[in-house]
Amino acid sequence: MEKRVLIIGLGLIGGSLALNIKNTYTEATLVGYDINNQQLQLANTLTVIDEIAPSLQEGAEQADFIFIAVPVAQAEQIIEQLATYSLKSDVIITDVGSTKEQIIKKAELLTNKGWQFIGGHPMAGSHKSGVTAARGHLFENAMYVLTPTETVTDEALKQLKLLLEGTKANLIVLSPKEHDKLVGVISHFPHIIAASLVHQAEHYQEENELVKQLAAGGFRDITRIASSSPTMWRDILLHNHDSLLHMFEHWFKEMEHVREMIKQKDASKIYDYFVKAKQFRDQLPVRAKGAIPSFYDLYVDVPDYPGIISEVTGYLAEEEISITNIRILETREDIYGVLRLSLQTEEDRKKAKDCLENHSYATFIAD
Ligand SMILES: NC(=O)c1ccc[n+]([C@@H]2O[C@H](COP(=O)([O-])OP(=O)(O)OC[C@H]3O[C@@H](n4cnc5c(N)ncnc54)[C@H](O)[C@@H]3O)[C@@H](O)[C@H]2O)c1
Ligand SMILES: O=C(O)C(=O)C[C@]1(C(=O)O)C=C[C@@H](O)C=C1
Repeated sequence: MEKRVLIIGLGLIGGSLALNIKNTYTEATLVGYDINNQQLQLANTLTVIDEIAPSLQEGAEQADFIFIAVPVAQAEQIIEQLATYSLKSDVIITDVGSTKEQIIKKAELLTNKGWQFIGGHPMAGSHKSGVTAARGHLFENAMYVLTPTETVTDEALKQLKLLLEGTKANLIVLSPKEHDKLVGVISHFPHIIAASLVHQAEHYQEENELVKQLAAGGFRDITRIASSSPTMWRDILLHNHDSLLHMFEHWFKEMEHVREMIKQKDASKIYDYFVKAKQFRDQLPVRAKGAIPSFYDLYVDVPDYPGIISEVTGYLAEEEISITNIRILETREDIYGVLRLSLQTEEDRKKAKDCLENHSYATFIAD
Protein backbone atom coordinates (compact mmCIF):
# COMPACT_ATOMS: atom_id res chain seq x y z
CA MET A 1 0.00 0.00 0.00
CA GLU A 2 1.28 3.47 -0.85
CA LYS A 3 2.62 5.36 2.16
CA ARG A 4 3.33 9.06 2.20
CA VAL A 5 6.51 9.86 4.08
CA LEU A 6 7.10 13.51 4.92
CA ILE A 7 10.68 14.55 5.60
CA ILE A 8 10.94 17.91 7.35
CA GLY A 9 14.46 19.27 6.83
CA LEU A 10 16.26 18.08 3.71
CA GLY A 11 19.84 18.42 4.81
CA LEU A 12 22.52 15.79 5.31
CA ILE A 13 20.40 13.51 7.49
CA GLY A 14 16.91 14.15 6.06
CA GLY A 15 18.27 13.76 2.53
CA SER A 16 20.19 10.58 3.39
CA LEU A 17 17.11 9.08 5.03
CA ALA A 18 15.00 9.86 1.97
CA LEU A 19 17.55 8.06 -0.22
CA ASN A 20 17.63 5.12 2.20
CA ILE A 21 13.89 4.71 2.44
CA LYS A 22 13.62 4.70 -1.33
CA ASN A 23 16.13 1.84 -1.43
CA THR A 24 13.76 -0.74 0.03
CA TYR A 25 10.36 0.78 0.74
CA THR A 26 9.36 1.09 -2.89
CA GLU A 27 5.71 1.88 -2.17
CA ALA A 28 6.69 5.09 -0.32
CA THR A 29 6.12 8.54 -1.76
CA LEU A 30 8.79 10.82 -0.34
CA VAL A 31 7.49 14.31 0.30
CA GLY A 32 9.88 17.07 1.37
CA TYR A 33 9.54 20.27 3.34
CA ASP A 34 12.30 22.72 4.26
CA ILE A 35 12.31 26.38 5.22
CA ASN A 36 15.25 26.83 2.88
CA ASN A 37 13.63 26.84 -0.53
CA GLN A 38 16.96 26.33 -2.30
CA GLN A 39 17.63 23.08 -0.40
CA LEU A 40 14.09 21.97 -1.12
CA GLN A 41 14.34 22.61 -4.86
CA LEU A 42 17.75 20.95 -4.92
CA ALA A 43 16.38 17.86 -3.17
CA ASN A 44 13.65 17.68 -5.79
CA THR A 45 16.04 18.19 -8.71
CA LEU A 46 18.40 15.52 -7.35
CA THR A 47 15.32 13.21 -7.00
CA VAL A 48 16.09 12.75 -3.32
CA ILE A 49 12.35 13.36 -2.84
CA ASP A 50 9.37 12.65 -5.10
CA GLU A 51 7.32 15.73 -4.23
CA ILE A 52 7.54 19.07 -2.50
CA ALA A 53 4.91 19.62 0.21
CA PRO A 54 2.74 22.67 -0.62
CA SER A 55 3.04 23.69 3.05
CA LEU A 56 4.11 22.07 6.30
CA GLN A 57 0.48 21.68 7.32
CA GLU A 58 -0.68 20.06 4.07
CA GLY A 59 2.35 17.78 3.92
CA ALA A 60 1.89 16.74 7.54
CA GLU A 61 -1.87 16.17 7.38
CA GLN A 62 -1.52 13.81 4.41
CA ALA A 63 1.47 11.90 5.79
CA ASP A 64 1.59 8.32 7.13
CA PHE A 65 5.11 8.86 8.48
CA ILE A 66 6.74 12.14 9.49
CA PHE A 67 10.50 12.51 9.97
CA ILE A 68 11.71 15.64 11.72
CA ALA A 69 15.28 16.18 10.50
CA VAL A 70 16.12 19.74 11.57
CA PRO A 71 18.43 21.06 14.34
CA VAL A 72 17.04 20.07 17.74
CA ALA A 73 15.77 23.52 18.81
CA GLN A 74 13.90 23.79 15.52
CA ALA A 75 12.58 20.25 16.06
CA GLU A 76 10.83 21.46 19.22
CA GLN A 77 9.14 24.23 17.24
CA ILE A 78 8.08 21.80 14.52
CA ILE A 79 6.54 19.54 17.18
CA GLU A 80 4.58 22.52 18.53
CA GLN A 81 3.31 23.27 15.02
CA LEU A 82 2.40 19.64 14.26
CA ALA A 83 0.39 19.51 17.47
CA THR A 84 -1.95 22.19 16.06
CA TYR A 85 -2.72 20.25 12.86
CA SER A 86 -5.25 17.50 12.06
CA LEU A 87 -2.80 14.68 11.46
CA LYS A 88 -3.93 11.20 10.39
CA SER A 89 -5.01 9.15 13.42
CA ASP A 90 -2.46 6.41 12.68
CA VAL A 91 0.45 8.67 11.72
CA ILE A 92 3.88 7.70 13.05
CA ILE A 93 6.15 10.65 13.85
CA THR A 94 9.87 10.35 14.50
CA ASP A 95 12.92 12.60 14.60
CA VAL A 96 16.67 12.22 14.05
CA GLY A 97 17.92 14.75 16.59
CA SER A 98 21.23 14.21 18.38
CA THR A 99 19.55 14.69 21.76
CA LYS A 100 16.51 12.92 23.03
CA GLU A 101 15.28 13.87 26.53
CA GLN A 102 14.07 17.38 25.73
CA ILE A 103 12.55 16.32 22.41
CA ILE A 104 10.66 13.41 23.97
CA LYS A 105 9.34 15.78 26.63
CA LYS A 106 8.14 18.21 23.94
CA ALA A 107 6.61 15.33 21.96
CA GLU A 108 4.09 14.84 24.76
CA LEU A 109 2.16 17.55 22.88
CA LEU A 110 1.70 14.92 20.17
CA THR A 111 1.34 11.77 22.26
CA ASN A 112 -1.27 13.51 24.44
CA LYS A 113 -3.36 13.76 21.28
CA GLY A 114 -3.02 10.02 20.66
CA TRP A 115 -0.39 10.20 17.90
CA GLN A 116 2.60 7.89 17.95
CA PHE A 117 5.98 9.58 18.45
CA ILE A 118 9.18 7.51 18.47
CA GLY A 119 12.43 9.36 19.10
CA GLY A 120 15.30 8.40 16.82
CA HIS A 121 18.99 9.15 16.31
CA PRO A 122 21.15 7.60 13.60
CA MET A 123 24.72 7.46 14.91
CA ALA A 124 26.38 8.38 11.66
CA GLY A 125 26.94 11.65 9.97
CA SER A 126 29.52 14.06 8.76
CA HIS A 127 30.87 17.54 9.32
CA LYS A 128 29.17 18.48 6.05
CA SER A 129 25.66 19.92 5.87
CA GLY A 130 22.97 20.18 3.25
CA VAL A 131 21.29 17.87 0.80
CA THR A 132 24.31 17.68 -1.51
CA ALA A 133 26.16 15.86 1.29
CA ALA A 134 23.33 13.26 1.60
CA ARG A 135 24.34 9.68 0.88
CA GLY A 136 22.28 6.54 0.26
CA HIS A 137 24.61 4.40 2.36
CA LEU A 138 25.35 6.86 5.17
CA PHE A 139 23.82 4.72 7.91
CA GLU A 140 25.00 1.30 6.72
CA ASN A 141 26.21 -0.72 9.73
CA ALA A 142 25.89 2.31 12.00
CA MET A 143 23.92 2.20 15.23
CA TYR A 144 20.49 3.82 15.00
CA VAL A 145 18.99 4.56 18.40
CA LEU A 146 15.22 4.53 18.94
CA THR A 147 13.78 5.83 22.21
CA PRO A 148 10.14 4.68 22.34
CA THR A 149 8.29 5.62 25.52
CA GLU A 150 5.44 3.64 27.09
CA THR A 151 2.87 5.37 24.85
CA VAL A 152 4.38 3.72 21.76
CA THR A 153 2.56 0.62 20.48
CA ASP A 154 4.40 -2.50 19.31
CA GLU A 155 2.73 -2.08 15.93
CA ALA A 156 4.03 1.50 15.47
CA LEU A 157 7.55 0.44 16.44
CA LYS A 158 7.35 -2.46 14.00
CA GLN A 159 6.17 -0.15 11.19
CA LEU A 160 8.98 2.32 11.80
CA LYS A 161 11.60 -0.43 11.92
CA LEU A 162 10.29 -1.73 8.60
CA LEU A 163 10.55 1.71 7.04
CA LEU A 164 14.13 2.04 8.32
CA GLU A 165 15.24 -1.30 6.89
CA GLY A 166 16.74 0.46 3.89
CA THR A 167 19.22 2.24 6.14
CA LYS A 168 20.92 -1.13 6.86
CA ALA A 169 21.63 0.34 10.28
CA ASN A 170 21.61 -1.61 13.56
CA LEU A 171 18.53 -0.45 15.40
CA ILE A 172 18.87 -0.28 19.16
CA VAL A 173 16.38 0.83 21.82
CA LEU A 174 17.52 3.09 24.69
CA SER A 175 15.78 5.35 27.17
CA PRO A 176 16.10 9.06 26.30
CA LYS A 177 18.16 9.66 29.47
CA GLU A 178 20.55 6.81 28.78
CA HIS A 179 20.90 8.02 25.19
CA ASP A 180 21.82 11.58 26.16
CA LYS A 181 24.40 10.43 28.68
CA LEU A 182 26.08 7.93 26.34
CA VAL A 183 26.05 10.19 23.32
CA GLY A 184 27.28 13.03 25.49
CA VAL A 185 30.41 10.97 26.21
CA ILE A 186 31.18 9.76 22.69
CA SER A 187 29.91 12.62 20.56
CA HIS A 188 28.90 15.87 22.26
CA PHE A 189 31.79 16.29 24.69
CA PRO A 190 34.43 15.32 22.09
CA HIS A 191 32.92 17.95 19.83
CA ILE A 192 33.57 20.63 22.43
CA ILE A 193 37.16 19.46 22.80
CA ALA A 194 37.69 19.54 19.02
CA ALA A 195 36.42 23.12 18.82
CA SER A 196 38.52 24.13 21.83
CA LEU A 197 41.69 22.74 20.21
CA VAL A 198 40.99 24.85 17.14
CA HIS A 199 40.53 27.93 19.34
CA GLN A 200 43.80 27.15 21.09
CA ALA A 201 45.63 26.90 17.74
CA GLU A 202 44.05 30.15 16.60
CA HIS A 203 45.26 31.81 19.77
CA TYR A 204 48.85 30.65 19.16
CA GLN A 205 48.54 31.71 15.53
CA GLU A 206 48.49 35.30 16.76
CA GLU A 207 51.97 34.70 18.21
CA ASN A 208 53.34 32.80 15.24
CA GLU A 209 51.59 32.46 11.95
CA LEU A 210 53.36 29.19 11.11
CA VAL A 211 50.76 27.42 13.28
CA LYS A 212 48.38 27.05 10.32
CA GLN A 213 51.05 25.68 7.99
CA LEU A 214 52.28 23.17 10.57
CA ALA A 215 48.80 21.84 11.35
CA ALA A 216 49.22 18.41 9.80
CA GLY A 217 47.39 15.07 9.81
CA GLY A 218 47.01 14.66 13.57
CA PHE A 219 45.54 18.10 14.15
CA ARG A 220 43.28 17.76 11.14
CA ASP A 221 42.04 14.30 12.25
CA ILE A 222 41.25 15.32 15.79
CA THR A 223 39.55 18.59 14.76
CA ARG A 224 37.66 17.50 11.60
CA ILE A 225 34.32 17.71 13.39
CA ALA A 226 34.96 21.35 14.35
CA SER A 227 33.97 22.13 10.74
CA SER A 228 30.38 20.96 11.42
CA SER A 229 27.28 23.14 11.47
CA PRO A 230 27.53 25.66 14.36
CA THR A 231 23.72 25.90 14.56
CA MET A 232 23.33 22.16 14.99
CA TRP A 233 26.00 21.98 17.68
CA ARG A 234 24.83 25.07 19.57
CA ASP A 235 21.42 23.44 19.90
CA ILE A 236 22.86 20.08 20.95
CA LEU A 237 24.92 21.64 23.75
CA LEU A 238 21.95 23.60 25.03
CA HIS A 239 19.78 20.47 25.05
CA ASN A 240 22.27 18.17 26.73
CA HIS A 241 23.67 20.68 29.18
CA ASP A 242 23.15 18.58 32.35
CA SER A 243 25.17 15.60 31.08
CA LEU A 244 27.83 17.88 29.62
CA LEU A 245 28.30 19.96 32.75
CA HIS A 246 28.84 16.75 34.66
CA MET A 247 31.46 15.61 32.16
CA PHE A 248 33.42 18.82 32.51
CA GLU A 249 34.17 17.87 36.11
CA HIS A 250 35.70 14.56 34.95
CA TRP A 251 37.59 16.26 32.16
CA PHE A 252 39.16 18.86 34.44
CA LYS A 253 40.32 16.05 36.76
CA GLU A 254 41.66 14.11 33.78
CA MET A 255 43.64 17.12 32.53
CA GLU A 256 44.91 17.80 36.04
CA HIS A 257 46.12 14.20 36.24
CA VAL A 258 47.98 14.51 32.90
CA ARG A 259 49.47 17.85 33.90
CA GLU A 260 50.73 16.36 37.15
CA MET A 261 52.41 13.42 35.34
CA ILE A 262 54.19 15.84 33.03
CA LYS A 263 55.19 18.13 35.89
CA GLN A 264 56.67 15.15 37.77
CA LYS A 265 58.38 13.97 34.54
CA ASP A 266 56.92 10.55 35.37
CA ALA A 267 57.89 8.66 32.19
CA SER A 268 56.38 5.36 33.24
CA LYS A 269 52.98 6.86 34.15
CA ILE A 270 52.87 8.85 30.92
CA TYR A 271 53.69 5.72 28.95
CA ASP A 272 50.97 3.72 30.75
CA TYR A 273 48.49 6.51 30.12
CA PHE A 274 49.00 6.21 26.37
CA VAL A 275 49.12 2.40 26.43
CA LYS A 276 45.71 2.25 28.12
CA ALA A 277 44.22 4.81 25.74
CA LYS A 278 45.58 2.92 22.74
CA GLN A 279 44.21 -0.38 24.02
CA PHE A 280 40.69 1.00 24.41
CA ARG A 281 40.77 2.92 21.12
CA ASP A 282 42.05 -0.12 19.21
CA GLN A 283 39.14 -2.20 20.51
CA LEU A 284 36.50 0.08 18.98
CA PRO A 285 34.60 -1.59 16.15
CA VAL A 286 36.74 -0.42 13.26
CA ARG A 287 35.34 -2.28 10.31
CA ALA A 288 31.79 -1.03 10.59
CA LYS A 289 30.87 2.10 8.67
CA GLY A 290 29.32 4.70 10.91
CA ALA A 291 31.29 3.74 14.00
CA ILE A 292 34.74 4.72 12.90
CA PRO A 293 34.97 4.75 9.14
CA SER A 294 37.60 2.25 8.22
CA PHE A 295 38.71 1.37 4.77
CA TYR A 296 41.75 -0.22 3.30
CA ASP A 297 43.61 2.98 2.57
CA LEU A 298 46.56 3.36 0.28
CA TYR A 299 48.56 6.58 0.14
CA VAL A 300 50.17 7.61 -3.12
CA ASP A 301 52.75 10.35 -3.58
CA VAL A 302 51.73 12.36 -6.60
CA PRO A 303 53.23 15.41 -8.28
CA ASP A 304 50.89 18.37 -8.49
CA TYR A 305 49.93 18.66 -12.15
CA PRO A 306 46.55 18.73 -13.93
CA GLY A 307 45.09 15.32 -14.78
CA ILE A 308 47.04 13.41 -12.14
CA ILE A 309 43.91 11.98 -10.51
CA SER A 310 42.52 10.64 -13.78
CA GLU A 311 45.94 9.18 -14.55
CA VAL A 312 46.04 7.24 -11.27
CA THR A 313 42.40 6.14 -11.44
CA GLY A 314 42.90 5.22 -15.10
CA TYR A 315 45.69 2.76 -14.25
CA LEU A 316 43.50 1.20 -11.55
CA ALA A 317 40.50 0.99 -13.89
CA GLU A 318 42.63 -0.82 -16.50
CA GLU A 319 43.17 -3.56 -13.91
CA GLU A 320 39.51 -3.40 -12.77
CA ILE A 321 40.41 -2.33 -9.25
CA SER A 322 37.56 -0.30 -7.80
CA ILE A 323 38.10 2.39 -5.22
CA THR A 324 35.46 3.49 -2.71
CA ASN A 325 36.88 6.93 -2.04
CA ILE A 326 39.66 9.22 -3.14
CA ARG A 327 40.97 12.27 -1.37
CA ILE A 328 43.85 14.70 -1.78
CA LEU A 329 45.51 15.30 1.55
CA GLU A 330 46.57 18.88 1.81
CA THR A 331 49.53 18.30 4.05
CA ARG A 332 52.26 19.13 1.59
CA GLU A 333 50.90 21.85 -0.60
CA ASP A 334 54.32 23.04 -1.76
CA ILE A 335 55.73 20.36 -4.06
CA TYR A 336 54.04 17.00 -3.85
CA GLY A 337 50.56 15.96 -2.81
CA VAL A 338 49.36 12.74 -1.25
CA LEU A 339 46.36 10.91 -2.66
CA ARG A 340 44.49 8.71 -0.24
CA LEU A 341 42.73 5.88 -2.04
CA SER A 342 40.21 3.80 -0.10
CA LEU A 343 39.67 0.25 -1.23
CA GLN A 344 37.14 -2.33 -0.19
CA THR A 345 39.40 -5.24 0.71
CA GLU A 346 42.97 -5.94 1.68
CA GLU A 347 43.35 -7.84 -1.58
CA ASP A 348 42.24 -4.81 -3.63
CA ARG A 349 44.71 -2.65 -1.74
CA LYS A 350 47.54 -5.05 -2.50
CA LYS A 351 46.57 -5.08 -6.20
CA ALA A 352 46.37 -1.27 -6.29
CA LYS A 353 49.76 -0.97 -4.61
CA ASP A 354 51.39 -3.33 -7.12
CA CYS A 355 49.67 -1.63 -10.04
CA LEU A 356 50.76 1.88 -9.07
CA GLU A 357 54.29 0.85 -8.14
CA ASN A 358 54.58 -0.71 -11.60
CA HIS A 359 53.80 2.75 -12.92
CA SER A 360 56.58 4.23 -10.75
CA TYR A 361 54.42 5.77 -8.05
CA ALA A 362 55.64 5.67 -4.45
CA THR A 363 52.90 4.22 -2.25
CA PHE A 364 52.58 3.58 1.44
CA ILE A 365 50.16 2.09 3.94
CA ALA A 366 49.63 3.83 7.26
CA ASP A 367 47.54 1.38 9.38
N1 LIG B 1 25.19 15.97 10.98
C1 LIG B 1 25.31 14.83 11.63
O1 LIG B 1 26.39 14.24 11.66
C2 LIG B 1 24.11 14.28 12.34
C3 LIG B 1 24.06 12.91 12.64
C4 LIG B 1 22.93 12.40 13.27
C5 LIG B 1 21.87 13.25 13.62
N2 LIG B 1 21.97 14.57 13.33
C6 LIG B 1 20.82 15.42 13.67
O2 LIG B 1 20.06 15.56 12.48
C7 LIG B 1 19.41 16.82 12.45
C8 LIG B 1 19.70 17.48 11.11
O3 LIG B 1 21.08 17.65 10.96
P1 LIG B 1 21.76 17.76 9.51
O4 LIG B 1 23.19 17.43 9.70
O5 LIG B 1 20.95 17.05 8.50
O6 LIG B 1 21.64 19.34 9.28
P2 LIG B 1 21.62 20.14 7.90
O7 LIG B 1 22.00 21.52 8.26
O8 LIG B 1 22.37 19.42 6.85
O9 LIG B 1 20.07 20.12 7.52
C9 LIG B 1 19.05 20.66 8.30
C10 LIG B 1 17.94 21.15 7.37
O10 LIG B 1 16.85 21.56 8.17
C11 LIG B 1 16.29 22.73 7.60
N3 LIG B 1 15.51 23.44 8.60
C12 LIG B 1 15.96 24.14 9.67
N4 LIG B 1 14.93 24.62 10.38
C13 LIG B 1 13.81 24.20 9.75
C14 LIG B 1 12.43 24.37 10.00
N5 LIG B 1 11.98 25.04 11.04
N6 LIG B 1 11.56 23.81 9.12
C15 LIG B 1 11.98 23.13 8.04
N7 LIG B 1 13.28 22.93 7.76
C16 LIG B 1 14.17 23.46 8.61
C17 LIG B 1 17.49 23.50 7.07
O11 LIG B 1 17.12 24.44 6.10
C18 LIG B 1 18.35 22.36 6.53
O12 LIG B 1 18.08 22.11 5.15
C19 LIG B 1 19.90 17.60 13.66
O13 LIG B 1 18.92 17.53 14.66
C20 LIG B 1 21.13 16.84 14.10
O14 LIG B 1 21.31 16.95 15.49
C21 LIG B 1 23.03 15.11 12.68
O1 LIG C 1 31.21 11.99 11.72
C1 LIG C 1 30.87 13.11 12.05
O2 LIG C 1 31.27 14.09 11.48
C2 LIG C 1 29.95 13.30 13.16
O3 LIG C 1 30.10 14.27 13.83
C3 LIG C 1 28.87 12.34 13.36
C4 LIG C 1 28.21 12.33 14.72
C5 LIG C 1 29.23 11.84 15.77
O4 LIG C 1 29.54 12.54 16.71
O5 LIG C 1 29.68 10.71 15.60
C6 LIG C 1 27.74 13.69 15.07
C7 LIG C 1 26.54 13.94 15.58
C8 LIG C 1 25.47 12.98 15.47
O6 LIG C 1 24.47 13.17 16.35
C9 LIG C 1 25.89 11.64 15.22
C10 LIG C 1 27.09 11.39 14.68
